[in-house]
Amino acid sequence: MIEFNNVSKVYKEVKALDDVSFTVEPGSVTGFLGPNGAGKSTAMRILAGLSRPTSGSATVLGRPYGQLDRPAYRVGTLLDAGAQHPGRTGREILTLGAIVLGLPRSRVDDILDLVGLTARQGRQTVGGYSLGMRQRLGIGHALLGRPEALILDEPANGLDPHGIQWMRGLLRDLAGSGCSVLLSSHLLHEVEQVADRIVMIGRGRVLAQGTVGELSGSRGLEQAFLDLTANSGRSTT
Ligand SMILES: Nc1ncnc2c1ncn2[C@@H]1O[C@H](COP(=O)(O)OP(=O)(O)OP(=O)(O)O)[C@@H](O)[C@H]1O
Repeated sequence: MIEFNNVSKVYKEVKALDDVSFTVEPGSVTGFLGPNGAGKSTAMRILAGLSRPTSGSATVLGRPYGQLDRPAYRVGTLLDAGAQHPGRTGREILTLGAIVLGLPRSRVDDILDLVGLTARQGRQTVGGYSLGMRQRLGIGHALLGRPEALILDEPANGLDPHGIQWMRGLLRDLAGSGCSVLLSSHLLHEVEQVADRIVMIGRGRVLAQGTVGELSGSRGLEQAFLDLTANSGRSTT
């Protein structure tokens, strides 16, 4: 279970999150949608213990991330696929993660296989990876410890159609085994296909939440998004 309870986050001049509340049930995928600057990454960073809310609380598996026992086994995160060191190989990054978690090296091969990176790609440095390959590696890293909850910030960015189809199957399988999945994306068609529920935010506020069917109705998710967020873009000037 993932829970946001009245979470607000204020930076100096910006209210990035304003009284955000929603839950992600075990065994389900929730699509987290909103225009650029809506507050999605801020919310996910708070959930992953990388930033503190100004007020309210965000919990994963019943506790704030920072209070979980052995969190890397229980919560998988992919917040920035570009964050890995470009001079390390994919295999080295997964091996380091496996060592930290006390997992056998065989887990690295299993994960490379799971995310569709070949042995040769595993030996390449990440600096030479395409964005889609980095996403696959990042998803693999998040899955090393067989987590019960997954926090994925735009994991489908850069994936080709095969990759997107693969990720859809993977997330549905994980949800099928009881995982709570929170997924942000701008790929509305993709979210429509993979998510059970949608939370839509704009300018830090929850604009709507419900099942995909409830939000889309007959107009489809893209039109629902455009209607609901019509006045919710943040000024970039
Ligand atoms: N460290 C920070 N300091 C000041 N303002 C910040 C900081 N991080 C985010 N913000 C602001 O908070 C708001 C929400 O940003 P956030 O990155 O959470 O949006 P987002 O929904 O993830 O956007 P995108 O879809 O473009 O990734 C924006 O106005 C952003 O400028």
